[in-house]
Amino acid sequence: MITARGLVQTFHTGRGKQATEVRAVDGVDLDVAEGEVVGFLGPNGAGKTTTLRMLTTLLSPTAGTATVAGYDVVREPVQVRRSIGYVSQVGATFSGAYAGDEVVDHGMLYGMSRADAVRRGQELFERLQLDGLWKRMPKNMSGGQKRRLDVVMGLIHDPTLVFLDEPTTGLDPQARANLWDHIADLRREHGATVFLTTHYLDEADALADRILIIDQGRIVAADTADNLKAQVSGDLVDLEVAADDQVALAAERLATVAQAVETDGHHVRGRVQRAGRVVPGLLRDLDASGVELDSIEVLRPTLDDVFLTMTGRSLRDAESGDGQPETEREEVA
Ligand SMILES: Nc1ncnc2c1ncn2[C@@H]1O[C@H](COP(=O)(O)OP(=O)(O)OP(=O)(O)O)[C@@H](O)[C@H]1O
Repeated sequence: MITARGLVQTFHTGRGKQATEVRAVDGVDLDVAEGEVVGFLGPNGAGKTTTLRMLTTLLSPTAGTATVAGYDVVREPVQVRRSIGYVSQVGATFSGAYAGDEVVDHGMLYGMSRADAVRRGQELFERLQLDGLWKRMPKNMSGGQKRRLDVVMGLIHDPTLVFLDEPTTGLDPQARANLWDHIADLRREHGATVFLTTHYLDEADALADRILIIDQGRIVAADTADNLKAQVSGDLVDLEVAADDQVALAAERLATVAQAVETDGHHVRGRVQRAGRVVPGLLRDLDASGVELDSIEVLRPTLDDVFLTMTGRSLRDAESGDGQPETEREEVA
C-alpha cells in the first residue's frame, strides 16, 4: 500500500552566512501492507510530518521514491490524492460556511453525490461526537471540536488508505479514546490501511500493529510493539528499601543479578533479563541479608525504553514540554 525507498527532504533556511541545510528526512525506507495500522513515532522535529507530506504529495522529495496505493507520488500525484484520506497536523482551513456544508463540499470534491456526502457526513458527526454542530461555523468551535471536524473531512469519502498526522493532539482524554475506537473501526469494519504519526507512546502502543520509530530523519526501528520491547534489555526491578542504612546493601545484592543498578533515595533499581525467574531468588537473598523492603515493583519495558536503547535519549526528554497535548505549535514556513 505504501512503499518508500531512500526518501530525503532537505530544507534551506537563512541567507548568506546564516544559510543552513536541514536534512529533515534523511533516507527513509518503509513498507506498509494493506490493512495494516502503522504508528509513526518520534520526538518533535524527527521528520514525521515531512515524511507524511511527501507521501501525500504535498511536498516533492529531494531524493528517493515512494508509491502510495500503487501510484508514484511524483509522477501520479492526482491518483495518489484520490486514493487517500489525509488529516493534517495544522488542520483544514475553513471558508466560513457551516461545518456540515464544508464537509459535504469536501465529499463532493472527491466525486460523491450530495446525498451520499450528507449521509456519510452525518454518520461521522455522530461517530465523532459532533452531533448538533452541523450548523455551527468551524471558527466558533472549540479546538477539540475543530480537530474532530478535521478528521471528518479526511474520512468523508471513505478512503481505504488514511494518513493521520498527530490526530489526537489537543483532544481531551475522552475524545482521544473515542477517536482511537474510530481508528480501530476503520480497519475492522472497512479494512482500511492507516498510517498515523504520533508522539504519544500509549497511542502507538494501543493502536498500531507495527511501529516505525524515526529520529533525526532516519528510521531507527520498525517492528511490532511487543518485538521492539523484547529487544530492550529486560525488565526494571524497583526495590523500595525500608531503612536508610540498608540501601547500599540492597544495591549490592541487586547488582549480583541485575544490570545498571542505580539508587534514588530509598529506591534501588536495576534491569534483569526475566524478572519472573530472578525475583524469587533475589527476595530470598535480600531476606537472608537482613534487608527489609517496603515495596517491590517490576516494570516491563515501555516504548520509551525502546527509544532510549535505540537513540541514547529518552523520547520524553526529546519532546518539547511534558508530553501533554500542545495547544500551540510553531509553524515552520
Ligand atoms: N519548511 C521547512 N523549512 C525549514 N525547516 C523545516 C521545514 N519543515 C520542517 N523543517 C525542519 O525539519 C525537521 C523535521 O520536521 P517535521 O515537522 O517533519 O518533524 P516532526 O517529526 O513532524 O515533528 P513534530 O512532532 O514537531 O510535528 C525539523 O528540524 C524542522 O524544523
